Amino acid sequence: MIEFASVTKRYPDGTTAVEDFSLVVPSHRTVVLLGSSGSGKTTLLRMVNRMVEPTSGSVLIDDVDVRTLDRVRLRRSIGYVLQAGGLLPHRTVVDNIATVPVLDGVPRRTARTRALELLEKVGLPAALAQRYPAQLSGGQQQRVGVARALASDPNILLMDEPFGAVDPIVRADLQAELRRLQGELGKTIVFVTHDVDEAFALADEVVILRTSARVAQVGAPAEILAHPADEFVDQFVGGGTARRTLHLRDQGGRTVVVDEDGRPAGVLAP
Ligand SMILES: Nc1ncnc2c1ncn2[C@@H]1O[C@H](COP(=O)(O)OP(=O)(O)OP(=O)(O)O)[C@@H](O)[C@H]1O
Repeated sequence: MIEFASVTKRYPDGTTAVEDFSLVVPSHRTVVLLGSSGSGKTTLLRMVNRMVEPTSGSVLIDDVDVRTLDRVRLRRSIGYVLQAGGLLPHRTVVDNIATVPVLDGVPRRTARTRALELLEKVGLPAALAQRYPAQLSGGQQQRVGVARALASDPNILLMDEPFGAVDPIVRADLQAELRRLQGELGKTIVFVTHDVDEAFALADEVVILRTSARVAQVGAPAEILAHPADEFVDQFVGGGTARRTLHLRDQGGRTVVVDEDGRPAGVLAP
């Protein structure tokens, strides 16, 4: 469990990135922080592994204040996936994945064997193990990024717009893969995005943020869609709920689901 207890972050230039934010992220759940650019999502995420220290308030992991934990050990014990992949360009895929376990004292050979297993787990062929990051597609790099974050078998995964730089089809693939992995692994995931569809696709719980990480609404995707807390949330999740309001239409004996403009969104299961 991760708890943000009244955290505020003011950067030295006076920017209040986060103002009095409180949230409990239950263990084994995926919580998505959803907000526009600059709403403070990355700042919140980085408070968990102490890349950013709050100006006031605290972050607790399983009731322990992260400030009391050794920063390097804390960072290595938490998986972190970034938009740019964050892979080391001069190391092969297998060595990128094995980096943290080796730093933690796992013998290189053991770490490499485990890295190969992880490659398979994230849906990549073992043949890619000896390539360098630049020799992979963007989607493959992100998968390696996920494998690397899982390498030390952390309880917590922090994911900062990890699929932001790939095309929509690859992005949907990566989301599906993450859902499958999460079903298997049950990590505690905090996932940052500004993409509403991505948030709804992945989250057990979505936290919609205004500027300075002020919470507009917290809830399961269906709750938020059905009962947006206010106009801000309604606009944010749907551009007015109208965009997401679907209708049923008979199409030669099958029921087709159409959007507000009559465009087909899918077919109702018989
Ligand atoms: N090191 C810093 N110094 C000063 N201001 C900062 C710093 N880092 C972030 N900020 C500011 O804090 C606010 C929140 O930034 P943050 O990166 O947390 O937002 P975000 O929601 O993750 O944005 P994005 O989606 O664009 O990454 C922004 O106004 C940003 O300009």
